[in-house]
Amino acid sequence: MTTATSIDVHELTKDYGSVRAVDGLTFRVEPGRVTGFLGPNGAGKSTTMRMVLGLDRPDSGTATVGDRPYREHDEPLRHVGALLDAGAAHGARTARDHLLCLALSNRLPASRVDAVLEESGLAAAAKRRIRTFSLGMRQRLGIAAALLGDPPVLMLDEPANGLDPEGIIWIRTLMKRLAGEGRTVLVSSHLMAETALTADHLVVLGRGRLLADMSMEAFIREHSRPRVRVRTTEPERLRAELTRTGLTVEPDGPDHWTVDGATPEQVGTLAAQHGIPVLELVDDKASLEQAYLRLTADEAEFTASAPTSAPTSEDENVNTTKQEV
Ligand SMILES: Nc1ncnc2c1ncn2[C@@H]1O[C@H](COP(=O)(O)OP(=O)(O)OP(=O)(O)O)[C@@H](O)[C@H]1O
Repeated sequence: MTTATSIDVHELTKDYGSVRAVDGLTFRVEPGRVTGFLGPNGAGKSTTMRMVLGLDRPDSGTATVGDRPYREHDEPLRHVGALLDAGAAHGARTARDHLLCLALSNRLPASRVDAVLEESGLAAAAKRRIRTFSLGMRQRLGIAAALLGDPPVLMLDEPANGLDPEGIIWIRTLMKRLAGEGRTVLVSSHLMAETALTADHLVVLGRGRLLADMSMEAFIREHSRPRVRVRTTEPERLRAELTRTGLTVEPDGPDHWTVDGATPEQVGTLAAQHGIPVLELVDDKASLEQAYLRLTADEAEFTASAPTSAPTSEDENVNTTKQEV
């Protein structure tokens, strides 16, 4: 059932010339949780968000916020706050003037401008021209604009882009708080470790199609193999027993084995049956990044020509540069 603040995408399709950017997409973003919007470059995330905001017209299907298309909301900033292209602000204006213009056109009080400048950490830079802003400051300004109408629905396209570590913690905390207040929060990101810390639910696209729409926990469980680390006083005997049951066992430090495709229950029970003392038994849960790469391995349109093995580094303090087309 559509709620007053859900985002509903139904059979949405969009072609750009011969490129099908979005292909029969159906999903709902529910209030009260942070929904991560994931997918390889060119998967259709931004196009979908633009269609939800009425900035692009679908070839077929519908995108609504609450019970109606975005354009049919009076004073839309009071309903939906969006960050799509942080570079879109007029460079000659000051941050405060930029927000004031937005506020006036949506009949919002000027007090909201000061509130969001404060919230986004830009109060001290309020009188500076936007053209002098760094990437991270522009990003903060874009987020401030999204918050201006105190909206029940937020759509943020790569909000952590360009933010410093303090900024990343700020946006993470902010999104959780907004969802905790019962708002609908849809956030696209390529930062898997950050998404793992922020999102409760995931919508994953590949080549314009829906690949997954499920809780974070279910996504990781469904798209990874179980793995267990075990330490014992009798490593050779345990390895022999595990191998006999068809499991793959790899050494992982002194007296440690990693057992692929096994649960702690399986390994613990087997060890007990053979009277092998277990000193440590750890459920080696897959990361979101591993699960995501597994699901999208065949869906990435743009991949490096000589890929190394799948990266598992969670070092994500990298600025991803978004190219608006
Ligand atoms: N204005 C446009 N004109 C032509 N093609 C477009 C336009 N906008 C998007 N596309 C194409 O549509 C497809 C989806 O692009 P989109 O920007 O929605 O993907 P995305 O998932 O947001 O990607 P990224 O993660 O790189 O931001 C891509 O093939 C892209 O080249």
